[in-house]
Amino acid sequence: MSHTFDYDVLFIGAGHGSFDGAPALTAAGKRVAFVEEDRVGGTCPNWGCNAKIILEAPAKVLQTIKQSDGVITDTAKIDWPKAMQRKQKIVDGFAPAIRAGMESAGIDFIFGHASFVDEHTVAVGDRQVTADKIVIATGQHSHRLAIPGKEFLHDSKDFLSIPDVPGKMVIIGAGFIGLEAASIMQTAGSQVTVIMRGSEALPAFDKAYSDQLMKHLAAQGVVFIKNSQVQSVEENGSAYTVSTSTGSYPADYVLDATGRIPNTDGLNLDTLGINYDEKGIEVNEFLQTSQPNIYASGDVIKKEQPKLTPTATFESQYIVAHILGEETEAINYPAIAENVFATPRLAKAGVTIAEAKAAPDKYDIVQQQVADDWYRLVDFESAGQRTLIYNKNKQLVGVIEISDKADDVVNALLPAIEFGYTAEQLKRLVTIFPTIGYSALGYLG
Ligand SMILES: Cc1cc2nc3c(=O)[nH]c(=O)nc-3n(C[C@H](O)[C@H](O)[C@H](O)COP(=O)(O)OP(=O)(O)OC[C@H]3O[C@@H](n4cnc5c(N)ncnc54)[C@H](O)[C@@H]3O)c2cc1C
Ligand SMILES: NC(=O)c1ccc[n+]([C@@H]2O[C@H](COP(=O)([O-])OP(=O)(O)OC[C@H]3O[C@@H](n4cnc5c(N)ncnc54)[C@H](O)[C@@H]3O)[C@@H](O)[C@H]2O)c1
Repeated sequence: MSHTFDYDVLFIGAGHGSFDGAPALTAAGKRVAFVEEDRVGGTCPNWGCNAKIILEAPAKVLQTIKQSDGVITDTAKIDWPKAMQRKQKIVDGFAPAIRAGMESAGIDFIFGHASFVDEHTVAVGDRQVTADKIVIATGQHSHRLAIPGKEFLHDSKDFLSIPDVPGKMVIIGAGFIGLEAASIMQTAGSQVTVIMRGSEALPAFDKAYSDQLMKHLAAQGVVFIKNSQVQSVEENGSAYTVSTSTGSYPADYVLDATGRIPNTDGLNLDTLGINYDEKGIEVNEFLQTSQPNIYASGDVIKKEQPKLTPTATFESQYIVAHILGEETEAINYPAIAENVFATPRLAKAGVTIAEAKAAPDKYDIVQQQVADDWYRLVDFESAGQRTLIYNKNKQLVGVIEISDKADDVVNALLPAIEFGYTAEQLKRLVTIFPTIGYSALGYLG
């Protein structure tokens, strides 16, 4: 690469869409920098997955106790301010650790907002930085409803720092963030109401399964209001009223969980002719934008694949291999596992039930009730249903499960889905007994 540029590769954004791949560049002798306008590590460690799971952990324990039929006395309570302190203490370690890891790999950091000057130049404040290749990995931000009283709405970033458990919480939207927040806060002691503009939650999942998740959360006390259009939020003293087409709902805290929008504003993409819209930046099969030296990685890409951390990791590693010339083929995404971190969990990977039903000549669908599996009873599980999809060679190609350990089950089955192992081959696995992995693989035969 030419040394007329300051860097060989410049990443805009220092989240998983950048930092998982970048060290392989410096290991290969490339000069690399990140531009970051906020905390190193981006959404997932600071305001997403990691922050969320640290707060969810005590809620899951408490919910399991509630499911223990009195085997463990139901007097436990979450000390929310302590749970929040613990979350913050763990989270505060991530950004410095990621930065130190990158710097020890020889990567420079430039702090500030990046915007393009031309296809090889990025302005950060008064400084101009040039690079041969540039990777846009700017992620997404929360969508905000444009309604009267929008200033009283909180987004997921605020929610993950909520100082105490509100008596009444209204959540607008029944997607990943809405249902995970509902599960955590209802268990922690809030009375949660979820307002849905339609009647279906989590469109990425089969409706029969997302309906079951809502049914379980409703049994825990969450109230779902379907087909309701939010009109306004009014402040009444220290509380709020959320007015909708179906009625008014009192709240001490209102979470707007109506989706996320790619961070494309302020990058000056129009001057470079880079194509993008409200779903993200358009890329080709090599993750290059319409300017071939400029790639996009992670959540900011317009794509069919789920916008998740492991997808961003996969993309950053692909882009780095493509830049190094080690990868010349089009990106070939593996089966991507998805999970809603509620109790119970809802997880899936591979071919969906709808896809299998649409092609009966290619797929067989097997339904399994797993709630009565003795090992799940041991663990005080409350729910358990799974659908397995096989191809005509009897290879597992898809799974969806609702259960308290659906995330672990789908992870355990993922190698079979990705690499096409047959039930016969899986019989060679002598796994640890009794565990959920043993149980999951045992049901495949
Ligand atoms: C509440 C929540 C929970 C989640 N839970 C999960 C989960 O459990 N599992 C999972 O797999 N995924 C989860 N996700 C999704 C996951 O966080 C994202 O898929 C992942 O963070 C995407 O990484 P990224 O690098 O593409 O973007 P980000 O992590 O968002 O990083 C983008 C970075 O770019 C910076 N930036 C933006 N614009 C500029 C600019 N112009 N100049 C300089 N810097 C800029 C931002 O400050 C940010 O640091 C969750 C998301 C949220 C919001
Ligand atoms: N466990 C995980 O992996 C996890 C957790 C959280 C977030 N995420 C990622 O973050 C993304 C964003 O999550 P999210 O929950 O913000 O988005 P989402 O797309 O999952 O859900 C948004 C919900 O808001 C609803 N909605 C939109 N406009 C509305 C309106 N005007 N009134 C009422 N409801 C409205 C939608 O119908 C949808 O149900 C996810 O798609 C996922 O990629 C992943």
